[in-house]
Amino acid sequence: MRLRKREPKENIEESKEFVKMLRQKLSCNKGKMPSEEPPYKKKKLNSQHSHSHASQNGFVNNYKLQQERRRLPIFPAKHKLTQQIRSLDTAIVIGETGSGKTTQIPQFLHEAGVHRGSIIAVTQPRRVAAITVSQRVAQESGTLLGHLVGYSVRFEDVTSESTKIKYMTDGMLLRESTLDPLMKRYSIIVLDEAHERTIHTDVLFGVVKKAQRDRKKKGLKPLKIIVMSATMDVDHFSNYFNKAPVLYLEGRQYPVQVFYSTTTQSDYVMAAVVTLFQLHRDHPPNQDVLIFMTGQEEIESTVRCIRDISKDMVGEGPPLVVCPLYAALPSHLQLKVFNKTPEGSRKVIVATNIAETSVTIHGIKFVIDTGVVKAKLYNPNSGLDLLKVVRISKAQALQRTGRAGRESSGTCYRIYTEEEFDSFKKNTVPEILRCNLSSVVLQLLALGISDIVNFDFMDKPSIESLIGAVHQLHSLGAVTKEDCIKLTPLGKQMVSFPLDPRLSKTVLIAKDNHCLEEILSIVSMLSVDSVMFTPQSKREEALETRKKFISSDGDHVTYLNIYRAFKSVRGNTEWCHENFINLRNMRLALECSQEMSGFGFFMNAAELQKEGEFISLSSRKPVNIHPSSSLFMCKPAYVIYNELIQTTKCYMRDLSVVDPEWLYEAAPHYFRKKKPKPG
Ligand SMILES: Nc1ncnc2c1ncn2[C@@H]1O[C@H](COP(=O)(O)OP(=O)(O)OP(=O)(O)O)[C@@H](O)[C@H]1O
Repeated sequence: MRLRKREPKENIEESKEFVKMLRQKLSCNKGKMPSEEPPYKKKKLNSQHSHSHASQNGFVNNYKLQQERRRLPIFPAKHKLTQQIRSLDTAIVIGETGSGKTTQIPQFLHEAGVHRGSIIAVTQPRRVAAITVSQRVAQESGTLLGHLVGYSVRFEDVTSESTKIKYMTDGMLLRESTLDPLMKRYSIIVLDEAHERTIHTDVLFGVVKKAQRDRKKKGLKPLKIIVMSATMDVDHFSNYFNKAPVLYLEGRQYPVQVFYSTTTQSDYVMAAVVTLFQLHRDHPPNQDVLIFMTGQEEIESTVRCIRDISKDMVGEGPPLVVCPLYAALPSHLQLKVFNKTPEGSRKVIVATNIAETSVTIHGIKFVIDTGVVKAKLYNPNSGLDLLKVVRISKAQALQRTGRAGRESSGTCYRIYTEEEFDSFKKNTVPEILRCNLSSVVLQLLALGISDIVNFDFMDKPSIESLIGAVHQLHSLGAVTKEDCIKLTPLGKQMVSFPLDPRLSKTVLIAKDNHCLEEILSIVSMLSVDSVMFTPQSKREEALETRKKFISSDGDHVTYLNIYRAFKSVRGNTEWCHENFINLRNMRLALECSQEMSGFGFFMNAAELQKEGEFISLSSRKPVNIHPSSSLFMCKPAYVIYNELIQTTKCYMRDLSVVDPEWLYEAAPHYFRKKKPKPG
């Protein structure tokens, strides 16, 4: 589980300065198209199909949808593809973004009866993709969502007895597999967007391969595996899946022109905003723009900046509707970006890589790709996960470009030079090679796989990372390391939580420490997307209103205060509205707390040094309090934190003040070695 922090950094002065610079820059470039002069140069034109797109006006017009389906590049291959997949145990399918893999292949297989009455599972790396794609496929099949076609993501299961095509996050399927390692409910498992190589997808590769083999051995119904992507190292995948045949789909749906920056951009945010306004001045309304940025704070400040500038540009282009899109945004606001643009305006979506794969956003004609992403990196020596802004891979760049050609031809502006692009890695480094593996190891042990080192990983993580994960689980009391690595009774309990093992342990020992209610409340608040809602227009008012919840003990107690206040008013909608609290996420937190029943964060502790700096107790490296924390201006002697992120400095997020005695009590074996110096 990834924990996130919520409030965007307040940086008004910086933002004003930025707007000023931008205005100057824009006034120099007035009237010039990015494509007409530097900083962009045209690269390539992918031209194949060209036809107009039927408007749906919010109605499900099945005739039009069927026409659209028929025009997809995959459609002519329907019969052949279905026959090939029918005859294979495993197939690797590769086809351009937008060719129709995700939406059509499961329908083809269902229509032809290849699923033999059982369920076809289609995994997606992100929940927003699982939800929106299933909505689309339900529409196309003329059924209500949750009937023939449904989805399952954490805390939301929209399926029924009659569901035969089930879109789900890879994490959900992995969790199901711990209860049923043979995955008997499914006849076909489609692992979509395989190039993303999320940690869950990588573990699933091994788990579904094993399920397929074991079902064959036991004489059970066969399990068909389909691995799909637009961009992947096909040989590597084919070899891993016992030399599975690769099926190539021809054709891209709409052409997308790609422009590169002619010079290296030192400030990609500035370059993206300048590009946006240049486009905006010269293009008609209803041609929308999708900008890729790295994270919530950057997105929120960019959104503010675009809104500020647009106020000064009345009359120079259509009105702008600017929407942020990132994982911590409440789901209903995430889904809002998929709505049609109001007539005569232009929608600008500033998104993280959650908009990168599978999704189709109505109206997007232009993509501005900054070429960067926030990725999790793990240092096995320090045992720490860091979130760091890194260059995307070529595969990711291609996916981003593809978002501009979903409904008609489009254009992608890359805020980097062609030479820089050439230096990008071909494929994304699998998450499993760069993340803390304690959850993975716990899950594999729960599946009865104790020989972790020899597990059939497509790309084996380093022995150090695996050993590091086992050590961490051992420190948490989840495993024994005698003859072989085995789950302890506590470890077995930990598996049942959809949480990071440190949080699971926290919950499990809370009871003995007589603080179960408090811990469950805090953990559930940390497990859902942001519960604080800060509309741009009422930012000051929202922060002022929520001040009453802030605790000098830190963010965890602040969450507890909100949780208790919410419960005391029995989840009153009006109360949430008045206090700028997100009702839906609060309800999810309540559900989460009900679903679950000591402090595992002892490893995430930091100590204040004489010089006024903090150092992490596990790595002995300098760390800083994140500006978004309520403890930002304080200097407590010891703190614990949920997450470290590396931007300009290494920041701790979601902090609480802690008494060092509690750290020794929680994990004496751990702190014996690294006893903090007193004073
Ligand atoms: N939610 C949606 N609303 C409107 N059109 C959609 C939607 N989802 C898909 N489409 C249309 O169907 C086409 C095919 O989408 P699909 O996701 O099946 O392609 P894909 O080959 O899997 O692409 P990718 O690799 O990018 O996921 C899109 O280009 C778009 O025109």
